[in-house]
Amino acid sequence: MLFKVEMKVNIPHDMPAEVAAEIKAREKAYAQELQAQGKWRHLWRVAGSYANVSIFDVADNAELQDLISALPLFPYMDISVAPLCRHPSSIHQDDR
Ligand SMILES: O=C(O)CC1=CCC(=O)O1
Repeated sequence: MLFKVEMKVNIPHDMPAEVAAEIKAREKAYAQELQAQGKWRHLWRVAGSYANVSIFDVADNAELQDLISALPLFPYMDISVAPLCRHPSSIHQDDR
């Protein structure tokens, strides 16, 4: 199942820089692991914002919840999720 996930990062201004850097490093490693597994299909920066738009390819809602809630930045993000389905005009065979 495909989901569009929008994440807006709100790191508290009083978080020490080294703590923020450590969380971001763990976030990057986790995100790259999920991309390598094919579960995090697209990861795009929203230009001009500390936010991303992502496409996840997971078995079901529960797996999406498990993956997203394990993000190191999860406590510091506003997240919105929308389920996706194939567009009838799409030419991409891996859309489903
Ligand atoms: O910087 C972001 O948009 C938050 C984030 C998600 C995956 C990652 O590596 O950073």
